Amino acid sequence: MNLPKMFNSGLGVEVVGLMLHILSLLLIALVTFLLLLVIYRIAFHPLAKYPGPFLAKITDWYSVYHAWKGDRHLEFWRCHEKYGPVFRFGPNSISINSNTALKTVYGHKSNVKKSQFYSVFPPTKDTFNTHSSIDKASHARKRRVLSHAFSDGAIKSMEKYILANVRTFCSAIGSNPQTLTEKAVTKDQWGAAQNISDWCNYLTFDVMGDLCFGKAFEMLEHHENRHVIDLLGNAAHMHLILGTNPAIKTFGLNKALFREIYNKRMQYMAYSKAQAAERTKIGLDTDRKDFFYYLLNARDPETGMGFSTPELWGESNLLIIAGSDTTSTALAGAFFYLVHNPSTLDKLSQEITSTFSDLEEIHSSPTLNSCTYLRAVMDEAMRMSPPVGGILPREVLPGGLEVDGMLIPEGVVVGTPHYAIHHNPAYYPDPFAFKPERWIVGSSPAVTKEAVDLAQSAFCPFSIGPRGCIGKGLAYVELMTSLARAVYLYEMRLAPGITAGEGNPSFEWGRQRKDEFQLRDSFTSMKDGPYVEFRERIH
Ligand code: HEM
Repeated sequence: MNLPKMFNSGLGVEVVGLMLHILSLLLIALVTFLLLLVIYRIAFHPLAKYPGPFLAKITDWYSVYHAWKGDRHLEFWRCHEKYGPVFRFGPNSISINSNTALKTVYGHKSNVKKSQFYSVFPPTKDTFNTHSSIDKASHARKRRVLSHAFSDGAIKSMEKYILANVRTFCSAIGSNPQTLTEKAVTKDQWGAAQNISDWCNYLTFDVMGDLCFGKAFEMLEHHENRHVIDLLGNAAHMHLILGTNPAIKTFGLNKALFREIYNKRMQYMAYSKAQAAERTKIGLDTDRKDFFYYLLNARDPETGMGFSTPELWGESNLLIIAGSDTTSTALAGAFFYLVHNPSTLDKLSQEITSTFSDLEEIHSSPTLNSCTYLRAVMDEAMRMSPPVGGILPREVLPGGLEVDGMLIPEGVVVGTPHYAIHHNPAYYPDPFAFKPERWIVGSSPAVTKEAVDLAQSAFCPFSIGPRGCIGKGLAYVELMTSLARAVYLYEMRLAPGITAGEGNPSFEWGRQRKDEFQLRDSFTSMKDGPYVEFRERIH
């Protein structure tokens, strides 16, 4: 058939007219469908009675926007201020800002599972890991196997790798590029300003490289591998964006809309796969007792099954993200709050220098654990700037879930956002003030046992319950050792005239507090600064 001829004919005009007619009918159907959907979501949805931003009630793109922008943790806080303890953050999702909700939703007997948010995390279908598994039975098996790598004995045997990296970290922050000699700073000389977020990233990545792949990434000493931090940050960011609206991935929109973030995530996946393959080759033929050693060896006591090769990649992938980015945020946060609060720094320095008389005494031990002020500084830093600041979404299972007197129906997504509850004045009086004392009973007449118990009941940087952080013990070993050693070795101060990591009133809503360590929520966190100068401490 000669097409141009056909379109010149009356028949051609009719066909085009028919097609236009069908298209307009489809368009009308689509608009009507969307309109009805909006009316349903606003007026008739089981969550219609809950307040929230109009856009959030009708579409998950509201969450996608804040996930992309990196202020989702602040937005949760703002909405709870505006709408009260319960608000709707998506058509099918509600956020509850209370310690009772925290316990009910995340506790051991809760009638929930992880939501579809987590379905976008694994790079392939067979690499669901302990963190991204939605199915409860599958998670339980993986967690049982993984727990071998986190036993007290395993952590003890890995401590030497942590300590080696902490030593390098301490000498790096004290080196003095200003004099171009790399000589350690001396007692009467302040060193050059150091970007603490960068150094904390290098430290925690090197530790995880050592523990997962049998070799540090050597970021503390060399530049070559430092770009991986950016790749990993983008991988986490991609997961957050897609998780808030998994339909984006289903329709392949992620490549078009978030090209750069998508590409960097792919590069990270390729990198981690290569590292896992290299470590798998070494197998058990090594005297290194790292995560891989335990993962290769471990068998589920109930089924006798270990991890398959894709599962091993999935787990190592997870451990790098879960163990590095989070721990570096917590440590950088502690440095930030110490240099912004000199009296707290003095008090901590007194505790450390009066407890230890030699640097090498500082390692995981009952003596380190007896440093209550050190622990309070770490916890207060994680309260103020939680490394995972947003919400961990859970889907209610058949039978519903009763929370704070509300019956939440099956299928609804529910959670308690960390940054918001950590700044809830019902649990933390003066919530934006950095006060380690609030964690120590008797530090002032107001800090009673009841007050500390109340603060503890809402404290959740590691989440709680069966899906809570398996690496919490390991993280505290790394955090307490690193901070105590840095304080033992150096005096420190905020570098004059350089701002990073602080708020800026003219810059962005919610970031106006200059003495708050500001994070970009990427499910974990992106951060910068503070710039700190160090000087050798005279003992
Ligand atoms: C300050 C440091 C850390 C913080 C704040 C932190 C925080 C968290 C949070 C909030 C979760 C729950 C995530 C969710 O429900 O989606 C989690 C889970 C997890 N974390 Fe951590 N984490 C830290 C360090 C570590 C370390 C050092 C490791 C391992 C080396 C680790 C491994 C894991 C794993 C495997 C899970 C998944 C647990 C499960 O689902 O059963 N984390 N972490």
